[in-house]
Amino acid sequence: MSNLSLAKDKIRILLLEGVHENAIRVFENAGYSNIEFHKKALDEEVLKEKIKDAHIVGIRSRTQLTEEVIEGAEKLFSVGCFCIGTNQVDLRSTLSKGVPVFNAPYSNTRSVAELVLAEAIMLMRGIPAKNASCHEGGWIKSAAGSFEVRGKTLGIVGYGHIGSQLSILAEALGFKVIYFDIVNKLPLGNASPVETLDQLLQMSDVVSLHVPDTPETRNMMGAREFGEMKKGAHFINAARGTVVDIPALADALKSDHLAGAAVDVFPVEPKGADDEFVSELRGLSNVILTPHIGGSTQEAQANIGTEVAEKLVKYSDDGSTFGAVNFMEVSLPVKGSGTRFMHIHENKPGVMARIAEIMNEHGFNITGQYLQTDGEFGYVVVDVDADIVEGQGVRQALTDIAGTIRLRFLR
Ligand SMILES: NC(=O)C1=CN([C@@H]2O[C@H](COP(=O)(O)OP(=O)(O)OC[C@H]3O[C@@H](n4cnc5c(N)ncnc54)[C@H](O)[C@@H]3O)[C@@H](O)[C@H]2O)C=CC1
Ligand SMILES: O=C(O)C(=O)COP(=O)(O)O
Repeated sequence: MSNLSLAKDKIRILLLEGVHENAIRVFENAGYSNIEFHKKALDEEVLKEKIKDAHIVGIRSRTQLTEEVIEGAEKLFSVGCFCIGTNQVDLRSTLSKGVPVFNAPYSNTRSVAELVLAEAIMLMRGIPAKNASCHEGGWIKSAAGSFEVRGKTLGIVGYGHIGSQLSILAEALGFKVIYFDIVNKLPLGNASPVETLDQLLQMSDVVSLHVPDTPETRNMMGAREFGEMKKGAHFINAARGTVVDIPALADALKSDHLAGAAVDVFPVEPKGADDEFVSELRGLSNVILTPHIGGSTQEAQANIGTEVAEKLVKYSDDGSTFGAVNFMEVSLPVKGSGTRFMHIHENKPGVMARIAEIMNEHGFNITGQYLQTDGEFGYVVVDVDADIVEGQGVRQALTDIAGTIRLRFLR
């Protein structure tokens, strides 16, 4: 009689947006061979079709896993965001379907911080316009509007992994660093927190955003906020496009209130190289435009490929949800002999008692039980000393427990 876990070659893995080949290596080394790889994001209709059969999906920031897409993903049991941001995934729908979502919270932070620092220098020296002019045969050899960054004030909005790393690097170059965060954050080096966003805007020569996309950060930089910035200051956004009102930024630049800007992320971004990039910022000579490449370095992508794939493998093999962004976190020992199963359920009284009862009825001894609940949902991983196989009615009995969302037998 066969084991109840799904064989590894039957576990279908859909990897999109050209995630690094390290991810494929990690899956293959762990025995997973059923991998479909796409270099680009898929159109929504194609995505809906492909995701129907997928157990594991790996994406980057482009693919939108909306409630509707998740709804049709009947077999999906985990999602890997091969990036930091997880705003592209409906975290609530995935949780309620029992699908943990993993990301790589650190692997590309350095890449973003380095790019922002370089842009700060380029903007303070007026390089975008000078570069463009040279390409046209011009020669703007002038110090007008060009400044060292030494002694200038960099205002960092969002002092998390990227913001705080930027703070250290910028200070080493001579920037005076101030920051604003809604959470109390330990100032690194000589950086100082300020009380309000407005204070930061009024004090900074360069403002750089490093906040996530949340309802509170949407359009947090609009006409009023740009008006609060010093005349001649510079603005950088490598966080999320939704945080900035782009027409208001374009106005602040065209009116010469701001001296320059560098923007890596946009409210609407092209799907790929064949799709035209449309923005009010195009053609402004004092603006550096980059195609959402803050985290796109060889080092970052290779690390992310490994990190996220390892989390997905650990979850698939052992049930570990450590590092999940939307889900009850359970860190587990590697499964030993016997059977391990996971049961994701609505957090109602009686579920755990019923699981114990079913094991008892079959004469199985529970050797390990790892439970986490979040008020609304519960996640338990159970180890028993016996090999649970087909024909014993265990799967059906566990599935029949009221409130069961998902049941999976691990290897
Ligand atoms: N351009 C690119 O390629 C990349 C962009 N990103 C973006 O950068 C963002 C930041 O990344 P991390 O620093 O790793 O995130 P993080 O979560 O470590 O830090 C975000 C910080 O923002 C703060 N924050 C949240 N809401 C705020 C508000 N309304 N006002 C002020 N502060 C607020 C948080 O308290 C936290 O300290 C990501 O969420 C992602 O959207 C990340 C990597 C690459
Ligand atoms: O890590 C993030 O949040 C990013 O924005 C990078 O996204 P990407 O993997 O380059 O699509």
